[in-house]
Formats: sequence, C-alpha cells, structure tokens
Amino acid sequence: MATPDGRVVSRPQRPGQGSGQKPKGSGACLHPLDSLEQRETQEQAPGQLIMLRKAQEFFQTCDAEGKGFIARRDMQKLHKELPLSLEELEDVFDALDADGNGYLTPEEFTTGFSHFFFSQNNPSQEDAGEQVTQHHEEQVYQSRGEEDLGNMDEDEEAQFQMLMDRLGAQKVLEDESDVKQLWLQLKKDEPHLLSNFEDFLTRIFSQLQEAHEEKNELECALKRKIAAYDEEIQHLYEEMEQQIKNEKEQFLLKDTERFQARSQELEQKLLCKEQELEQLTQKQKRLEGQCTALHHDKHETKTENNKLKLTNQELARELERTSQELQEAQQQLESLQQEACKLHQEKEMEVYRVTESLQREKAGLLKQLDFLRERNKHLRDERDICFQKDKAAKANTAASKASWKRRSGSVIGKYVDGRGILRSQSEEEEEVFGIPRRSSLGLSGYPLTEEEPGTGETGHGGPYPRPLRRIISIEEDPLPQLLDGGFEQPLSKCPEEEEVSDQGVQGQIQGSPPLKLTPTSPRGQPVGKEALCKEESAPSAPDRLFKIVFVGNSAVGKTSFLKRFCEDRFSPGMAATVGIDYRVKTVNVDDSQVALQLWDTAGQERYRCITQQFFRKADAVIVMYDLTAKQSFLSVRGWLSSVEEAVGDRVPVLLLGNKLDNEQEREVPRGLGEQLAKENNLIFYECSAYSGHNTKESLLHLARFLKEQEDTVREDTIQVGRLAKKKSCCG
Ligand SMILES: Nc1nc2c(ncn2[C@@H]2O[C@H](COP(=O)(O)OP(=O)(O)OP(=O)(O)O)[C@@H](O)[C@H]2O)c(=O)[nH]1
Ligand SMILES: [Ca+2]
Ligand SMILES: [Mg+2]
Repeated sequence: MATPDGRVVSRPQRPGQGSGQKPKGSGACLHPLDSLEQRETQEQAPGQLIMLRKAQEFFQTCDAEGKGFIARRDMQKLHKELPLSLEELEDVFDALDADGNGYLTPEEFTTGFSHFFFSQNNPSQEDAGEQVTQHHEEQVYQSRGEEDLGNMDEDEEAQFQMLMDRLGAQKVLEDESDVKQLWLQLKKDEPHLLSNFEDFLTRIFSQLQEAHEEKNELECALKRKIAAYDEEIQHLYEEMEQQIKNEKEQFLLKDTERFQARSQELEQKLLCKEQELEQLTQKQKRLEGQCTALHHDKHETKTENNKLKLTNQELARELERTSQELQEAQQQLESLQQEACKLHQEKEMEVYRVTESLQREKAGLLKQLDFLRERNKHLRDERDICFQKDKAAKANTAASKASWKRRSGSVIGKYVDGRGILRSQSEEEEEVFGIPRRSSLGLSGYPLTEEEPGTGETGHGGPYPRPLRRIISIEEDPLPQLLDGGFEQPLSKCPEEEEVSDQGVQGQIQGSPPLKLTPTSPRGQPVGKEALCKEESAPSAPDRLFKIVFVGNSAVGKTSFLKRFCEDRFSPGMAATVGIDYRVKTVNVDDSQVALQLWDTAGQERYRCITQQFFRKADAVIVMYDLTAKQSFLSVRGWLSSVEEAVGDRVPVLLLGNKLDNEQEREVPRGLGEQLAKENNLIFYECSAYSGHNTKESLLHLARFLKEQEDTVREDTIQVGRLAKKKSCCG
C-alpha cells in the first residue's frame, strides 16, 4: 500500500487479520511488531519511536510474506531496492542476526538498527528514530531518480569526496552515486543527521572493510587452504596413483600367478583328459575286438543254434518215440506188476498156507514127537519103575546093602523124585532124614500131592508116582511137552463162552463156569502112534501164537492166576513154582484163534537166572504184584528193568495187582498201580485169582493188543514188500 509520502510499505497485519488468527490479548498471539508498538508506547522517546516505527516499516518491507521474521533471501530481495550489493546485504544480515540462527526476528532487526543509530554521538532517540526514518526516506528518495545529482555544487562534491576518501569508500564501494545522492539528500534535508550518516557510513565501511579484510583473509586462508588442499590432494592423488600402480602390479602378478596356476591346472587336466582319451580309445579298441569276437561267436552260436535246433527236433522225435515206447513199457510193466502182485499175493497166501500147514504139521509132529517122547519116557519110567521094583526087591533082599542108586531115565531124573517132583537139596535131606515136605506144584502147574480132595481129575491114579517132567528151554523147543497126570494135555481150546464145570477146586467158585476137561486117553497106554486116541482130534491150529512170560515176586499168585485162567480153578495153598512152568491157552479174539503160550516163572530169587533167559523170546510180559503185600509192589520196578534189559520197550507189558478179594488186607492203593502203569506205558488191571475177577479180561486185552500189533507189522511188511517188488520190477 502507498504511504502519503509515496513510500511503498506493506501494512502490518493485526493479529486476527489475514490468516484468520485471533488477537493474542484475549488469549490471541501478538504479532511481533505489536510487541514493538507496545514497547513504543511504553518506554521509548519520540525520536526512538519514530526510529522504531521506521524500523517496523522496514521490517515489514523485508518481511513481504508476513512470516514474522526475515530470512536471508528476504534480505537478498532488498538488493533491487537498496544500493547495496548482495555481499553487503549478507554482512548487514549477519550483523543483525544476533543469535546467528539464520533468521532476523523483529527484536533483532530493530535492536540492530537502534543500536546503530543510537550508538552514534548519542543522538537522542528521536533523532535516531528520525534519522532512521530519514535514512529510510532517503532510501526512498533514491527512488526519485538521478536528476538531483546534477544540482550538487563543487563544495559538496569536494566534501563528499573527502568523506569518501576519509571513509576509504573506494575500497569498499563500487558505485558511490547512491551514497552521494543520500548524502546530498541528507545535507539538504537534515544536515544534523549527516554526521550520523557519516558515522553510519564509517561504521558500515569499517565493517565492510573489516569484512572485506576478513574476506580477503578468508580468501587468502581459503586460497592457502585450497592450495594446501590442492597439494594434499595432489599428494593423495600421487599416493593413490602409486597405490593403484602397486595394486595393479600386484594384481597383475597375482593374475599372472593365477593364470600360470590355471594354465598348469588346465595342462594337467588336459593330460588327464588325454590319458582318459587314450584309455577310452584302448577300451574302445578292446570293445571293438570283443564286439567282432562276439559277432564271430554270434555267427558260430547261430550255426550251433541251427544244429542244436536240428538235433533238438531229432531228439524231440526220438523223445516222442521213446515216450511212446515208455508208455508201452509202462503199460507192460503195470500189467507185469499186477501179475507180479497177484503172483506175490498168491505166493504169500501160498507161503502163509504152507507155513500154516507146516506149523500145523510141525505142531502135529511136535505133538507126535512129544507124544512119542512121552511114551518113550513112560516106557523108560515104567522100565525104571520095574527096574526100581526089581531093585527094591533086591534091596529088600540085601537090605544091608541098601544103597541109593542114581535114577536113570530122563536127563532130569537125578533132580526129580519118583513123583516127578523136582528134588531140591532140602528134599533129598528130607528123604534121608524124613523131614515133612511142603506140597509143591508140578511143572505143568498141577498139584503133585496125593489126589487132591474134590478134584475131579485124578492127578495120577494108582500107586504109580506122577510122571517125570522135563524143562525145555524156550530156545530149545518152542513147545515143550505138557504133562498132566501121566497124560499129555492137548492144546485145550478154551473159548470164553465154553461152559465148563470145575470139579477140582475146593468149593465151587461162584460165577465161574466149570471147566470141561477134554477126554484123555486111558492111562498107561503104550507109547506109539496109536497113542493119540481118536477123540483127541488136534484142534484147529490157532491163527496167532504169542509167547507170554509171567513174572513177579514169589507168592503173589502167578500160578494161581494161570490156573484160574486156564482151568478156571483156584487151589489154595499152592506150592511155590520151581524153575519155570508152561501152559498154552487158545482164546478167541475178534473171531480169530489166538494161542497164548504162558510161561509161569518161579518168583523165588534163586530161579531168577532161569527166568531171565525166557524174556528174550517173549512176545509180551506180565508183571504181577500182590496188592496185600507192599514189598511185591516195590519189586515191580526191578522186574520192569530186567524186562527192559532183555527186550527193551519192544514188547507190551501187562501189570496185574492180584488178590483183589483181600480188600481188607490191601497195602497198595489202586492209584499207585495206575500211576506206575502210566509212567511206564503198561496195561494195568487189579485182579483176583481166587474170585477170577479180571483174569480173562486182562489177558484178552493183552491178546487183542498183540494181535493188532502183529496186524500192523504184517501190513507194514506187505507194504514194504510191495514197494521192494515195485522197485525191483521197475529197477
Ligand atoms: N486170597 C487170595 N489168595 C491167593 C490168590 N492168588 C493166590 N493166592 C494164594 O497165594 C499163595 C501163593 O500162590 P501162588 O500162585 O503159588 O504164588 P506164585 O506167584 O505162583 O508163587 P511162586 O510160584 O513162588 O512164584 C497161595 O497160597 C494161594 O492160595 C488170590 O487171588 N486171592
Ligand atoms: Ca536471529
Ligand atoms: Mg507159582
């Protein structure tokens, strides 16, 4: 906005105007110039006030944007309006910027001007103010233009020049026209301010000079610095160049080294590759060789292949032929085998029949033999008896010469007395010293005492002593002779269902069927073929024949058991068996006749060696103990081990606990017998010879077991025979 005197100044903004800010008084912020105005109003003299006012206006001129402070660039803008160069403006800015923060606050601005104007000649404040405003006006006057310059007269010129010279303005001012104009203006209008103006100019010039000098110094220092820097830079540059050179050399060195290393490496690799190449070429040659060889072989194999194919075809044809021939041969073979089997079966059956007939013949012959022997012995016995009688007569006549003569007769004669009793040492002594003798059984198990009370059978009628008995080892003769009462006991067939009455046993045993004796030939018949009386037709030969040895402690009841089994009789007070006795009994097992050869051994210790030898040929063994005599049970293990020694576990063993009828005197619980039987895989029964309980059942069980065992063995042998035949046929 223009002032009445033509000055162009910007209107100071009242707080709350323009940007819409509220005045600070009621809490609104005061504009910086307000503070100045307030200051004006409070403590300043009028001159100062004017000066301050001028300063304010000048501040506002500078602060064209109304920021409230003056920046460097605002000062620069005054360059057009003020006759000051940019440097001078800079110096003025720096002079006014008390705190050096790059901004001029109104305080710094007015303070700077007021200091300036009022520090001169202590002018009054109003003068200062006026001066400042005049100064300012002069500045404005400048804008009138240069036409006033021409009006200066020579004195003034000279004065001005003197002043300039005094101030040394030539050094700092390029163009004095502006100052001249101002000076003239002041001289005309307010000459009293001229001194101040001159002082101001002095100050400014001095400052300018100083600044100039400083600047020069700085420039010198700068130049020196620059020179130093240049030198340093030069030096650095040289060093850098040197370093770079070194680096380059090193780099080149390294590079060459690396290059050399790399080239060596590559050479080595090249060598390796060349070697590999050679190897590969050699390999390739080998492979080519092999390939040609293979090709060659291939051709050969092809030709061989063709030959083989031809031979293969021929072989195939031959194979067909041979397979046809083979089939024909197999058919023939099968037919032959069938014929062979038939023949074999016929042969077997023939053999079987032959063996059976042979066995029968053998049995018949044996019987005849026995019979003849018996007859023979009879005759001898009779002869002996006659002889003895003669002798007795002689002996009677020559009583004094009574002397024993050895009995002749059967080989056992010296051991067996006239009644066929085996004489033990004690018996001979008895005979001599007349000691009474215990009754004892004959070899055949028949009582040898005088006629048994109630026995239907006359043991041996008449005065004749019982016939002698012979032991024949189970080895020597499979069927030693049987004797009973002077007559041979034929193989008595005793099927369980046969009804026989037992006339012999003292008191009829309830429930046991009487035993029917088969008729025997009349006593004393001469020995000879005709000895076999007609009704004694040999029973049919048994289907099977098993030898069974009967062992156990003495008096456990073996003989009584066999008597019960064979004759269904029980004789109390049986005599101890001497050596071994023998019975045969044929039983019917599953519709087949099974002959059981029962060897009754003597339990007494002294006959142990005889009984041992009988185990070998046995098909089965029966071990008996007396359940009323614990010792006899404890001896069972001993019997089992001697059986084991002789026959191993090849033969079945039947364990019998006898005298079951004597329950009140039982000493061996049934469980012990069962346990022992289980441990040793034995057939076990508790029985009683006295009552007949379990006598047949136990032996039938054993007979059935033996028969089944033999059947399996027979089947196996037939199987084996067939296989062997097949092998031999096909062989
Ligand atoms: N209560 C009873 N007594 C029996 C039974 N079996 C045999 N006895 C009696 O026991 C005694 C001996 O009988 P034997 O048959 O001679 O005994 P053993 O085993 O043949 O004796 P050795 O011939 O010496 O081995 C005789 O007095 C028989 O009467 C039975 O089942 N019950
Ligand atoms: Ca400042
Ligand atoms: Mg006996």
